[in-house]
Amino acid sequence: MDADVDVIVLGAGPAGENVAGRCADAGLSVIVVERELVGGECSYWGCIPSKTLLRPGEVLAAARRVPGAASAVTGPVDAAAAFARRDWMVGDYSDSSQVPWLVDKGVELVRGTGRLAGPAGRVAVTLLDGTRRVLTASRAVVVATGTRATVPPIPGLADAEPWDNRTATGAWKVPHRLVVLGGGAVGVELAQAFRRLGSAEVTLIEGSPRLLVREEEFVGEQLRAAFEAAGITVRLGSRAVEVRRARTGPDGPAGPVTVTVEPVDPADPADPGEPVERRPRRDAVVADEILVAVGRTPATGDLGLETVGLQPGRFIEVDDRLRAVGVAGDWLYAVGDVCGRALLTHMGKYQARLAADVITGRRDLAGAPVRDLADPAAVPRVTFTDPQVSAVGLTERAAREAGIAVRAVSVPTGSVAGASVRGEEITGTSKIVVDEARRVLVGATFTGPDTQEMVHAATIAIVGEVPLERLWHAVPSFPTVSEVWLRLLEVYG
Ligand SMILES: Cc1cc2nc3c(=O)[nH]c(=O)nc-3n(C[C@H](O)[C@H](O)[C@H](O)COP(=O)(O)OP(=O)(O)OC[C@H]3O[C@@H](n4cnc5c(N)ncnc54)[C@H](O)[C@@H]3O)c2cc1C
Ligand SMILES: NC(=O)c1ccc[n+]([C@@H]2O[C@H](COP(=O)([O-])OP(=O)(O)OC[C@H]3O[C@@H](n4cnc5c(N)ncnc54)[C@H](O)[C@@H]3O)[C@@H](O)[C@H]2O)c1
Repeated sequence: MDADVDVIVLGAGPAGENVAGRCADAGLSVIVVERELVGGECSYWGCIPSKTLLRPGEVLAAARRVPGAASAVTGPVDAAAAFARRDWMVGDYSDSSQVPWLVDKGVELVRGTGRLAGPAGRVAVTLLDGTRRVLTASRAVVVATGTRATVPPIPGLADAEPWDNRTATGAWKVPHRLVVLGGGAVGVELAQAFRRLGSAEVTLIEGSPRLLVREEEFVGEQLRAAFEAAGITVRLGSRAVEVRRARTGPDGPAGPVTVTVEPVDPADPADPGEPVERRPRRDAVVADEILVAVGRTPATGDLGLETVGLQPGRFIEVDDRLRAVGVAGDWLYAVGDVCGRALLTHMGKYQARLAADVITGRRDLAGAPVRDLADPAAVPRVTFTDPQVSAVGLTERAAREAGIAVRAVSVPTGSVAGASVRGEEITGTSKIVVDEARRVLVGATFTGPDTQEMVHAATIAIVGEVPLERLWHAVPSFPTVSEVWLRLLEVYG
């Protein structure tokens, strides 16, 4: 029997859209199946609304650092205007502006829930009206179904109407008191966003000893110091063990939520150097809302993975050509969050471009099939807090653990004239990690305001394996913050 199309893509988030678009550009016929909105988590409940809600506070903080501008900042962030701007940025939760991009490329959009259905290339779709349609692809099926927020099995949590990234980024009110569970990227960004939007009390509870624990150690320390200076309570090495939402009756309105907090490891003696108020302890925090930001669960629980020999509910492991490991015939691919490599929009889009190139048989300059070179060695990541955290590649610790003999050097981000021109109290650290054998960068981290635009230079240096001797001739403009590159190379010697 003839197949319906060359390629079927499940999920039209950033990864799914891009694999579909690139396959269509190469002349293949493509169907993309989407059960919610074209654009996915990033456009409506992730990157875009969170950055939009952070931006007003960031601009006011930047102005307050500049004598001459600071005195003009006479009021707080206008939360209602910020929420209205958020609604505009997410297209009022309609994908009508995103669908034409797919249509223009000739991609057919099928609205419904897709499921793998046995033999290679077969997908069953439950359409929005409940009817069922079976589709077949002759070349490939690409899974790009993303993730959703993980809700851990903490007693009482699920019944306490917790916020997740969707509720928080879609909020129309600023809770007076907010508890944030998890100090990863979602937790730190949204804790700061709500504090600056006007929450009087924000308490962040993180199980690890640091915020953003996978970054360089100074990152977590600087972020904690900035948060505490801004009135956010940071409780590290702590976990919620029980959550209770007060109610005025069986159907009455929800009251405050009480979160019982404990040290992660009560047997672990508190660091005597740590001030008493910062040491993990058992007590209760009362708040109006609790935001759960402890990680992501892949949307593979009901995807028919068992019909192709894979285990449901897990990330789909892929090889460096984005083909699902353990599935014969090279027809099943996974890109974006669902493959678990790097849960970032730009990496999902990169994987999507690569998968499309593999499917269409594109070759690299040496004539070999294209493959993923960026995961995990050159993944750029920006956390849009103040101070911003902008990093790429390996941390010093990760490089050493990978057996690379490295030397790392750091300079204060505020040590160059470009930083002083931007304002007072520009703090932060810039650090490079150098593979001593090859004399090339394997990692870089920049903290400080507006470092987001500095990380791509480091990405190019890492991916291009530019020798340090050559980097010396890449002259940063004066007076820019990029002059930290010059300082770093001088310190390196
Ligand atoms: C609060 C927050 C802020 C973030 N900020 C950033 C940021 O600043 N920068 C960054 O790079 N990343 C950020 N991320 C991460 C980013 O959102 C994800 O990496 C990105 O959305 C992943 O894209 P994806 O296409 O793989 O999956 P998704 O965006 O999750 O899209 C998957 C799509 O598949 C659909 N789908 C699922 N199952 C099915 C099915 N069975 N049938 C049909 N359709 C299905 C879903 O409806 C969805 O539209 C953030 C995440 C959060 C939660
Ligand atoms: N600016 C950005 O690029 C951006 C912003 C937001 C999210 N993201 C992406 O989304 C992904 C998911 O973010 P996330 O923050 O949900 O997950 P995460 O894995 O980055 O962080 C979760 C944090 O929660 C902690 N944690 C887990 N269980 C806990 C518990 N019971 N109590 C207290 N702490 C607990 C973990 O130690 C960890 O620090 C990130 O990996 C990132 O790739 C990116």
